[in-house]
Amino acid sequence: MDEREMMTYGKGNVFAYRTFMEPVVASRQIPESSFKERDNTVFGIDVTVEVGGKEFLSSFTEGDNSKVVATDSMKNFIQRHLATFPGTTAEQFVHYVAHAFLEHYAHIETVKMTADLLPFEATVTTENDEPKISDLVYKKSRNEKLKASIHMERREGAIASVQQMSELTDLQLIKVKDNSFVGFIRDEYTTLPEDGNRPLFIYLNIGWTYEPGGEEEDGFVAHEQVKDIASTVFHETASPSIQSLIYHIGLRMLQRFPSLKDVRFESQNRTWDTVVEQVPDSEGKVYTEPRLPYGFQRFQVTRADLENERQSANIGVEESHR
Ligand SMILES: O=c1[nH]c(=O)c2[nH]c(=O)[nH]c2[nH]1
Repeated sequence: MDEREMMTYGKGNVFAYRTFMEPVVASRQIPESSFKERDNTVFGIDVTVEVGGKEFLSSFTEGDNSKVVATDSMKNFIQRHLATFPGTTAEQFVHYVAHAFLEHYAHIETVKMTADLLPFEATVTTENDEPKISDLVYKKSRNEKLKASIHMERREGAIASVQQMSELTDLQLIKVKDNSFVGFIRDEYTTLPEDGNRPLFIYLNIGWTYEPGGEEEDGFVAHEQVKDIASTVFHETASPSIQSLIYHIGLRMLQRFPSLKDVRFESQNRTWDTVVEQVPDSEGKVYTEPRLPYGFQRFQVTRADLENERQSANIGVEESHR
């Protein structure tokens, strides 16, 4: 048995676009989001595939290419499978193609596949002198990224899903007031003043995994709904810290979507530095980009957290107000 931990190869930046796919429809309506469907007139993805298996050892150690699927062929495999893909989401696509890889190449043992969705947003045109949404022209979004990834393996002859994750990354949110950061340790290293009302600019990566089978049909969580939950909870919460804020975003996601198993956060504090404290006749201030370094948090929120909160009645109280 080979002891090494790393032996894979693959292809990155496999771009594929398909036009006129069926839309992604929200599995449920939630109070935080007006999201109903994602128009898939242009479905664009940037895929990374990484395959592994002991049969590949000789390609590294002996220059034997007899078992090598050229990464160029992997690219073709992914792109051509977009034509036959029967689903609508990036989550379904990575599952479909990773499974097909393992079916087609019997010596491949593991496949990791990630798809970054390239969102194309609505634009406006005119009909009878009135503005209306175009069904022909779309704007490629430069904002947050929508991702889906899967890790599949061959196990005793069957193809099994080992790990699956959806992600919304590079979400950048500013709340202009009503955030505090006080009560932290004050010692000989502390120079940061307490702040009872700071603006808070955060970068967020939010990842979520489903309970087994949860992503199917009625359990699917659209990235747009996650984005809207994040901004809603930020708006509603007078946050004492980013740590507390992301915990509450995670709780809300688990509360709204029973299909989710857990939620993972990577946050960064990118709060602007103040340049002018007092703008005349205004509560506004002038800020500039913060100086490095930046602070970050990484935290996973689980169903057990939601259960604890329910038992201490916090969530129950919240729910009765909705
Ligand atoms: O929300 C915050 N959490 C921290 O842990 C921290 N540390 C810091 O200097 N500023 C902040 N802000």
